[in-house]
Amino acid sequence: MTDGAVSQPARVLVAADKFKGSLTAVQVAERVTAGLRRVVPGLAVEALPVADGGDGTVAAAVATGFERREVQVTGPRGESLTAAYALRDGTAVVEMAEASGLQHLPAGVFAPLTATTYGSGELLRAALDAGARTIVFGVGGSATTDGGAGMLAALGARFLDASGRPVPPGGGGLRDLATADLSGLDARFQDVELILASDVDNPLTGPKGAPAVYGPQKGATPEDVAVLDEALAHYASVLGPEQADLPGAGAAGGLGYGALVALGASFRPGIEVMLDVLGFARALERATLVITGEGSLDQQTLHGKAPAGVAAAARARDIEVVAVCGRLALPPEALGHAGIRRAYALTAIEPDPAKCMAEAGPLLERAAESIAQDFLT
Ligand SMILES: Nc1ncnc2c1ncn2[C@@H]1O[C@H](COP(=O)(O)OP(=O)(O)OP(=O)(O)O)[C@@H](O)[C@H]1O
Ligand SMILES: O=C(O)[C@H](O)CO
Repeated sequence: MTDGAVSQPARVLVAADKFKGSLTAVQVAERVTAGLRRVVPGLAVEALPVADGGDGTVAAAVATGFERREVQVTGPRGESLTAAYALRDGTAVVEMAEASGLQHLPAGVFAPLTATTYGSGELLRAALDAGARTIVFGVGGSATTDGGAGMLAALGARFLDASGRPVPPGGGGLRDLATADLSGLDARFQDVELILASDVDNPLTGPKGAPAVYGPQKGATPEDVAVLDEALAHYASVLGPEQADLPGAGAAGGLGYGALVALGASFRPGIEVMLDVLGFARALERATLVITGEGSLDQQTLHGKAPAGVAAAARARDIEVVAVCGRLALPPEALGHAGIRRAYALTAIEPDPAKCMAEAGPLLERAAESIAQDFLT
């Protein structure tokens, strides 16, 4: 029965991230809405799929009314692929993972030393060509550790070895860097606001740097990590060592650094930027209950992930927040600190993890029915 009934008439805002591997953020919102309405027919529900700058960021922007634009770009291994960015009223949302994300590598295939961000630069150029005056550059979920050198090369920079030849693509190639010529960089960046919307605030190199922390998820062995760390430190000694310790420099394999040092970008936590871009504050004004969530509610969630950002913003306005997730790895106290009253995990309904992934949609509807019973009846 009711344990936290919200003031009537109830109006629910579903502002959840994707369940990576099973449901997009749009699907999460649809399933939650369906489950809620089975218990409370006609319930007012607003869907605002959210993202934190990592993969799914363009999809969230498009779901809130941005126009989806497609471009042919270079993938992390040099292949051609179709990537999208989002555009509305002179603001572009560009997601580096669309061009250079891990999802573009075949299962089990990695390219830790050679994967390039060239396609991310091509995406930025397409946004400029379309007339963007503000670019929200969502970074994270990358397959790359090249310090953004590929991106800068696509935008007109030249990275040469001692004999004047371009260095090979990828972070490994930066060991051979002798000269960086940024004079040909696209001049339009001087007049455009470029906001680095990052899911992490790591520095470029060192024990908390991009290679050490995120290299392994891109297939880097300990030896590769050492090579990449040295290569990126060398790259920064050529381009500008001061920016290497700025928050966000280590995002997306150091692409954050490239954007900060050469494109005049400013760093902001991804979820904060995205909540602004998506019009979250306005949607919140109309809500009496917020439902947030993501695939795995865990320690990472507390460090600036979408549900933590949503909950903080909603609690600041005294609005009750509950969460849905695939798996829950946080105790109730930690949820409470994050402003989340209760979390509903699919694994609490279906203990078999494989079934939980395969039947995520119907299970999420059942979780939402429980939320409706607990908070809306
Ligand atoms: N239907 C599901 N049932 C159970 N667990 C799920 C389900 N869907 C996703 N997960 C879990 O969530 C994990 C993905 O977590 P999540 O969606 O929070 O993304 P993430 O890896 O934290 O990345 P990001 O930073 O992009 O959000 C999966 O690896 C899996 O363990
Ligand atoms: O892409 C990456 O390296 C991680 O998502 C951190 O930004």
